[in-house]
Amino acid sequence: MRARFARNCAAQGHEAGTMWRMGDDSWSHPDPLPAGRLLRGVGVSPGRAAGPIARARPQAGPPPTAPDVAEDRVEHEAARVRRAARWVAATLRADAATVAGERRELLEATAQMAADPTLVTSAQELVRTQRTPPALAVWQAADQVIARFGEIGGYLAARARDVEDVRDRIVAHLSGRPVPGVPVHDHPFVLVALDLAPSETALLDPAKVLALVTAEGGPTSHTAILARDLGIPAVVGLGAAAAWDGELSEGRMLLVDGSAGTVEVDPSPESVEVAARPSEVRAPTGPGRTQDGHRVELLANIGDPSGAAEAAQAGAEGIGLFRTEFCFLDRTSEPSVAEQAEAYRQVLERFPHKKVVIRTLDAGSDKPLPFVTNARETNPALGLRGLRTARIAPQVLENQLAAIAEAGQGTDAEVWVMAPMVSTVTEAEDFVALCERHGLPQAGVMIEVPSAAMMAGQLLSRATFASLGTNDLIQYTLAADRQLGSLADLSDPWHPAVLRLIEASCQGGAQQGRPVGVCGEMAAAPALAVVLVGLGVTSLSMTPRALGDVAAVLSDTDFPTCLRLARLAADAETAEEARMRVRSELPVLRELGL
Ligand SMILES: C=C(OP(=O)(O)O)C(=O)O
Ligand SMILES: [Mg+2]
Repeated sequence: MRARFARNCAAQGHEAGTMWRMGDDSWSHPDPLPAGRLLRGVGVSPGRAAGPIARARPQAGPPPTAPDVAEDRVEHEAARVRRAARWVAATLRADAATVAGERRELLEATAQMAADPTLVTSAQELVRTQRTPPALAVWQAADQVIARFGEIGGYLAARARDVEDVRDRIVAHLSGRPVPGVPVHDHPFVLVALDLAPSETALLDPAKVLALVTAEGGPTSHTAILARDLGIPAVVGLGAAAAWDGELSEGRMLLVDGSAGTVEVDPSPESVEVAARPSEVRAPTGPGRTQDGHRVELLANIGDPSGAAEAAQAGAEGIGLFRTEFCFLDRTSEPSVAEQAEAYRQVLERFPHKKVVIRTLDAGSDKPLPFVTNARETNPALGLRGLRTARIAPQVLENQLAAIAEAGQGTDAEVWVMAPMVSTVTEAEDFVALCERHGLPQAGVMIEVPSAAMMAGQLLSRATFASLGTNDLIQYTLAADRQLGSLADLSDPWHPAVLRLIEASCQGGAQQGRPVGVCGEMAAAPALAVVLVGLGVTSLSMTPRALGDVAAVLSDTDFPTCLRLARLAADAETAEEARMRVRSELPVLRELGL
């Protein structure tokens, strides 16, 4: 088996191509696949890789009902609970030994929790006194332990997630079900999942995970964004990935093309070899500008301090979006001001005399931060997320601004701060005033909802800059959940309604003489970058890997062409028409293989 892995596992880095291309056969494939069969999903992170499938197991929920334990079986079942917990602890320790970094620490901490007698003793008690079936006893005992930890608070409350993880593993073992979560292997693999949480994606090890394929998720889902940041080729919205024992089953060879949005089952050795050929990431050659010298800042998006070095190396002129919540996704209690300041300082120090835009925590929706958000909201994308969390946790925002101000002292970077999900003038005004109180004069707003786009002029009479969060702007304009694979075709950045809202935002910026950038994923698509510049956008912020391609296309296109193509696209009736109109006028895309 290992020899086969060694022969077949192949990965390569970036290869540019058209993304957001929706396939025609993504949703159901009832028949077993013939070898070499090609399936289409949505390519969200470029590059090709081939390897054996390892499936992430979904959470199974409470155990199925079972009869009460017979009196003469009580001790036997109680002993099974202890054995299952020991097995889980040993498996976690063994898994931890095969990985490194944060993932190792996480697995070791969970192993310790599994070895702790608290949960087992409570579950055994239920088996003995209530004759509760063992799996259910573990489930109920975990609820009690979590409630007790919550009452005690502090460190123990923060470990509720570990208890849940251990609970799920023990219950799975007792019920003969697969253990949930991302699998751990000592060989590289292609990860296939229904979907992944952002916190799971952030912990993927690019040395092990050759590529990622999910049934759910759209092109602007945070899973997609994180895969791109990690340089892991990814295809989302591939319906065939949903079935556990279906076409994409454990161990089968898969070739993933994240640029084309395709996966090939049982690819030929020749295709695997082609996938293994390395390809270059194009690097920008200086500040961004069009062919005739119209200046467009090219900035990088990062999710944690370690991304700053890569961004600087890739030639970013600064940071256009630091998603600070990505630093704290697995945290159940608020990081201290000192800890936050240290994280922000690491980024600022990498960019002396350059702009670094730090976004305040965008907690909520698919990025829950338990110390801020309420996991039980019924409609979280329309709920308390982004700046709105200051309504329930104002001190968290105060603390973060204090940490940013502290980090800024002693560095030469230009510190810019912006708030996510601003939807009213009052919110903008309050945020700017708060930043001023913390000594942060560059205070901006993200334009992510149509109300902000339509009121951009008024917002920018308060804020000093705006950054278009087009991932959310698309979601809220088309009313299409960015997480939902089945609506991925609606999440189209070429939609003229989206382009017209961007145009309105830029007009608001121009009225006030304020810069308006884009930091959503569409800034990374070279043809769209041309359109955005023509619509009036002054900076583009993207994954560092995309900087070279965007710079190359802009430097080949003059500003009047940007203006003309922007008009053509915004005046189109459909996304497809806009895309076709623009692409057919940019031969450079074909020349550069984009
Ligand atoms: C940049 C954005 O923010 P996020 O993707 O983190 O929601 C956006 O919505 O475009
Ligand atoms: Mg957003």
